[in-house]
Amino acid sequence: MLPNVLTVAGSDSGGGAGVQADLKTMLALGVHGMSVVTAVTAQNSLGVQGAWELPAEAVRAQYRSVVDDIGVQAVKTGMLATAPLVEAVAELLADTDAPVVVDPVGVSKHGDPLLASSALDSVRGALLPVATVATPNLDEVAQLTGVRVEKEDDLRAAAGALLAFGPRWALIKGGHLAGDAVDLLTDGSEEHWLRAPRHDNRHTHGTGCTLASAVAAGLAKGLTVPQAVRAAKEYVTGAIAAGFRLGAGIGPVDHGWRLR
Ligand SMILES: Nc1ncnc2c1ncn2[C@@H]1O[C@H](COP(=O)(O)OP(=O)(O)OP(=O)(O)O)[C@@H](O)[C@H]1O
Ligand SMILES: Cc1ncc(CO)c(N)n1
Repeated sequence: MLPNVLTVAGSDSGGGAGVQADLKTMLALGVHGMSVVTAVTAQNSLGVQGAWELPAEAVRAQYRSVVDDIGVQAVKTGMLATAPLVEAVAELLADTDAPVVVDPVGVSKHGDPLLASSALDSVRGALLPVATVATPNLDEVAQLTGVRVEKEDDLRAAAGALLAFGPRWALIKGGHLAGDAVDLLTDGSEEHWLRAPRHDNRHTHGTGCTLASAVAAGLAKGLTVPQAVRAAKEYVTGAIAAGFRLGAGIGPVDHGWRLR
């Protein structure tokens, strides 16, 4: 039987990020992907043209439908848009035994807001405490903790500040630094540095969603957190190397690179 993995995230009409990226990643990594849609974005390679969140009731109902009948072996969260949705999702996840990967999505690659600033306190106080792994990029960790990362060494301080909010593991993504693409995974005692060559490819839409979903897929298959993160890093690095032009702006990573 395939492990079941659930994404709780926003829809990206362009297919490169959000729920669409998550489900493609899950297919590519051999798990059964399911979705709780939190918001719908009108989005393409040029940016986000509009965003509409669902009522918390609709999010809760989708979650119950999936969990009560089908069951989940891992959950990933992405765009949650507003404080009421963050609170509703955190409350649902507080009750699950499945590992939870929280990608605290703040803004899109083009700088469009995907989370209300009024929701940051709920992310800190309700969502991060239920995370098995939290995977912020540098902007997100700065917003959540106040720690600005300018060089690789600063990743340690950012991770420490994030862990203070309660996730079991912090995976700080240094993808926006110059040089190699270096991420730090730590639980406060173990440190795992993940290093990959930077691909000089502008078509990187969806990297963060893809990495977090791949971590969830690995956890659902029974890997440990460090094993799942290493496997996910390899997968996303290959997907970035194969990223392709789509539309006039930033194209998506290639979720199917391993299947070809
Ligand atoms: N040009 C690149 N070459 C290789 N790896 C990269 C590159 N850019 C990012 N990465 C890696 O991709 C993963 C995702 O990191 P990134 O910082 O891009 O996430 P993100 O900003 O949340 O993505 P997005 O919001 O666009 O979905 C990390 O493992 C990072 O190191
Ligand atoms: C719906 C959605 N979720 C996440 C991201 C992060 O890149 C995005 N651009 N769109």
